[in-house]
This record gives sequence, C-alpha cells and structure tokens, in this order.
Amino acid sequence: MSLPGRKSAFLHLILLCLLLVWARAGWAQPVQINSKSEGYAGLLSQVLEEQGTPLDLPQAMALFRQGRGQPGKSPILNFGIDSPPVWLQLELDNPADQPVAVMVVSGTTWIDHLQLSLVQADKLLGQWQMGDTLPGAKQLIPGIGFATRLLIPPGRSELYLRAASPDPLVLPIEVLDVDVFDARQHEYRFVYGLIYGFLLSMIVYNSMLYIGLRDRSYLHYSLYLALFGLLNMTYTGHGFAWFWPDNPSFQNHCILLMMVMFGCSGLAFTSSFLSLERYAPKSLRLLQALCILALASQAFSLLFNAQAAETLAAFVFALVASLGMLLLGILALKHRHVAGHYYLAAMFFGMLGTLITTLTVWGLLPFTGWNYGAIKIGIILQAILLALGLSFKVRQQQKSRLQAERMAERDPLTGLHNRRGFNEQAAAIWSTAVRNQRPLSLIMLDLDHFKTINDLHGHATGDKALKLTADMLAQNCRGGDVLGRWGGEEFLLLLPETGISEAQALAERLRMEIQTLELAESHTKLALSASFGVIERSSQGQLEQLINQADRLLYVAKHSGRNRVCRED
Ligand SMILES: Nc1nc2c(ncn2[C@@H]2O[C@H](COP(=O)(O)OP(=O)(O)OP(=O)(O)O)[C@@H](O)[C@H]2O)c(=O)[nH]1
Repeated sequence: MSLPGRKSAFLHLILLCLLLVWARAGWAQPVQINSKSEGYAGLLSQVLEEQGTPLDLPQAMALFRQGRGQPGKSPILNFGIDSPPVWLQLELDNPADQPVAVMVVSGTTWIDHLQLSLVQADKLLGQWQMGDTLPGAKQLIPGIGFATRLLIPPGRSELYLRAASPDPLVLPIEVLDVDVFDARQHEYRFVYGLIYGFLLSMIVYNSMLYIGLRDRSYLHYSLYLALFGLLNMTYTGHGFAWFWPDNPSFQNHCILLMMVMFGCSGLAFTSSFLSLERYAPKSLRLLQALCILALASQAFSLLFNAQAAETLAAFVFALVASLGMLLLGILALKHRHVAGHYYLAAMFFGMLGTLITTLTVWGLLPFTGWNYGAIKIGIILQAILLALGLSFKVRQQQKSRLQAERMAERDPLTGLHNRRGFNEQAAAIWSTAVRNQRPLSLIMLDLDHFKTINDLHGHATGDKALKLTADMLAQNCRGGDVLGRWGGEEFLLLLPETGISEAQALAERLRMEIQTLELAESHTKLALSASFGVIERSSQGQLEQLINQADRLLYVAKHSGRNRVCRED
C-alpha cells in the first residue's frame, strides 16, 4: 500500500473509532431488567429540558426520537434550583419471556411534580403522577423518594419521566429489583430509627439538664436538636408520609421554613453558649438581624408565591448561618472561652456536614449518598462534642463556684480560715464534743504592739510577720484542730479532745516560738511576742460564749504586762 493510501486507511480508522465513541455516548445502553437490578441510572438516561411551553408525552417522545435528548452526565442527575421542567428517557430490556416486577425510584421527596410513563412500541402501558404538591403522599417512601412498582413487559420498553420543581431538582433514578428495594427500605428504617432515637434522647437529656441547672444553653441546644429532627423529617418525607399527607402546600414550604428555623436555633444556641450578650453584644445584634431578615424573606416569598426566591434565600441563609457559627467559634477560642475548643470542633463538624449537604442538594457537588447524608453525620458528631462541651462548661462553673466559696471562707493573706470559715468548721467539732461529753479547749492569741512593728518596718513587713505567725501556728496544730485568723493580728485555735492543762502547755510553747520568729530573707529580728487567753469548754454554754471568755482572758494577759498566757482557773 502506498503512503497516501496507508494514511487514508489510518484516518478512516480514527474516524471509525470516533464514530463508535460518539455512538456509545449518544445511544444510551438499556437498563437490564433482572434480579440484580440496582444502581443509579442517570448515565443511562437521555435528558431533555423543556424550553418555554410544556410538552406532553407524545411531543417529548418525538423529540427524543429526533435525537434531541442529551446523555445524562452523572449517575444521579441534579439540575439545581429553579430549573425548567426536565424529561428523562430510559430504555429497558427484559430478556425473560414473563413480565418482571421492579421498583422505580424517580425523584427526591421534595419534587413538586413527577410523571412516570411506561411505553412499549409507542403504546402507553401505564402512567403515574407523584410529587409533594399532590395530597396523600402517594408512592412516597420516606428517606428514599418517590417510588413506583412497575411490571416491565418482556423485550424492549421505555420509561419517560417528567419532573418539575423550583426546589433543587434532584433525580436519583433507579430501577430496582423488588427484593433489593425491600432490603433497602428495611435498612433505611433502621438507620432513621437510630438517628431519631439518638436525637430524642439528646433532646430529653438536655431539657432535663436545663430544668435542673437553669442554664439557657441547654434549652437552646434542645431546641436546636429538635429543629434538626423536624428539618430531617420534612426533607426525608417522614413528616409528609406520616403526619400531614393531606397538606401538600404545607409540605411544599415547610422544608425551607425548617431550614431557616434550624439556622436561627443554631445561632441562638451559639449566642447563649458563648455568652455573646456579655462578651460580643454587637455580634449578637448582627445575628438577630440576620435571623429576622431570613424569616422575613421566607414570609415575603410565601406571601407573593415566589418559591424560587424562597428556596434561594433559605439555602443562602443556611450557608451564612453555618459559616457564622464557625467564625464565632474561632473568636471564642481566641478569647479563651471555657469550652471554646469543644464548641469550635463541634461547629466545624456540624458546619462541614451542613455545607456539603447544602451544596450537594443545590447541585454544586456530586449527589452521592455520603455527600447527601453529610449533614446527619456532622450533626451527630456535633451533638456528641457539644454534650461533652456543655458538661465541661458545667464542671468549670462548679470549680469556680467551689473556689469562690473557699475564698469566701479563707483569709487571703495567711490562707487560714476567716471568721466565717472558722465558725463553720468549729460548729461541727463543738456539737460532737457536746454530744459525746468530750473535753474541748480554745486558745485566743494576739500579737503584742503590732502597730509598732508596722511603724518600724513598714506594712509589708507587718504582713510577712502575720503570715509567718500563721504558718508557725499551722505547723504546731494537730489534724483535727481548727485554726483561724479572728481579726487583724488576732488568732483562734480550737482544740478537740484537749483539756485546759494541755491547752495551756501548747499556748506556752506557741508563745516561746513566736519570740523566735524572724524574716528569712533579711534575717530581721522582729521582736514579736503575743498574749494568750486559754479556756476549756464547760458543761453549759455555747461556742460564742467560749470565744468571748477567751477574749476576756486575753485582755487580762495584755493588761498583766503582755507576752504571757492567761487561763481560766
Ligand atoms: N501589716 C498589717 N497590719 C495589720 C493587719 N491587720 C491589722 N494590722 C495592724 O495591727 C495593728 C493593731 O494595733 P492595735 O489594735 O493598736 O494593737 P497592738 O499595736 O498590737 O497593741 P496590743 O494589741 O495592745 O498589744 C494596727 O496598726 C493595724 O493596722 C494586716 O493585715 N497587716
């Protein structure tokens, strides 16, 4: 063969290959009807968009015959928000000599109008009307979509589907074996049972916590989960199929309304969890304005029957609300909010899930099971993290309350009990001693001429001397003794199981120790001394009286020359 001849043969070969590729793309394969029938059939479909005037079945069939249909571009076809009505054509091939029963899933639960027609040899074998504008929720399988049971005749036949909706037009068309469909329905029931059960238990748990703790975060969180449950029920079709099948106009709008309410409740929870009222009042006002705007736009679109605008507003708000929650989480972390890291991680998962599902339904991401279900996974992870975050917040609050209570009972300079703390501790010891008729003594001591210490060495040195004295007293106490700072330079020691002689001996020892105290860093000799009043509990009387008597004895010690112990004889 000459070179030009070879060249032309080669060109013919390439042309033939291109023709084959084109033919394969242009003529979709028929769906094989057998016991293994499953899988999304978008790629096997021919697609035709209505341009202006609506088409009836014969007109659409004629256009498909003229090759005006385009091959489907993805397994699940998604035409986005406010798409013109769409026709799909699907060829079926039943190799058996008997009709075979199949389930045809044609559209998601929110599609307004669906018309499915089965045709063989140009003869209409049956036609079914579905959609969420028709009462009765006919052929609606919650969680799956609109599904029709068909008897496919032997040989070649065609399915024609017309779908129209201003909502996201998602057509996960499938021709399924009846058993495969039943198994999937069981699986979906089980999964949704788990999801609703989980949500319900979290709602009840958080409501209980709100009743018990009166922290508004728990109430807002319960509301947020309840609205997520409701949103889920509306768009999966559970609500329409179970609760309001005869109210299609409500079904038609409630998904969008729930999306907005869910976003608002998320923002309300964010504001109470992060205490925006206190820390970021401007952000709070911005969120409130955003929620009012979103609700008003829903009401406005509803009033003027502008469903496409209603849909767009709801989707934009869902995105803005989830991004806003994430941003506030980052801000909270920056400002070291107690449970900010839990909140941020939770919001990240919730937002990511919401974002993926919103973009999927909108038509901007491929419609796969994982993408479509991302919101559920995100919200479940979010719920777990927020439950942890809320309990962490409560733990932190309890900790700071306990610390505040402890501070209220302690003297900040010496760390000893103050009057309140001393009285509280002493009351229990006192009543035990009274009940068991046990000895109990009290020592009251007061540093001598403390004013002179302050005047000579300064107030700061005076403080150090008080701390030094307190530490020395604490070191000389037994485990059950109660030690407190009663006033400026006055201390009290309550000694259970101690008679007057032992108490006096201890007071003497303490008196000697005080005289040896010196400031470690400067080795300043402070020339400290103290006077003591010591008394034992009598069979009558109260703790308060005992303290007054010790005070009186201390007064006697002061007036007898100071630096001495005076006891009741
Ligand atoms: N540095 C310091 N001084 C204190 C503190 N609390 C009380 N004081 C001082 O303790 C002194 C007590 O003075 P006075 O009540 O006149 O008694 P005193 O000088 O110790 O004399 P006598 O008790 O009569 O021996 C005052 O100068 C108070 O300012 C304190 O927390 N730190």
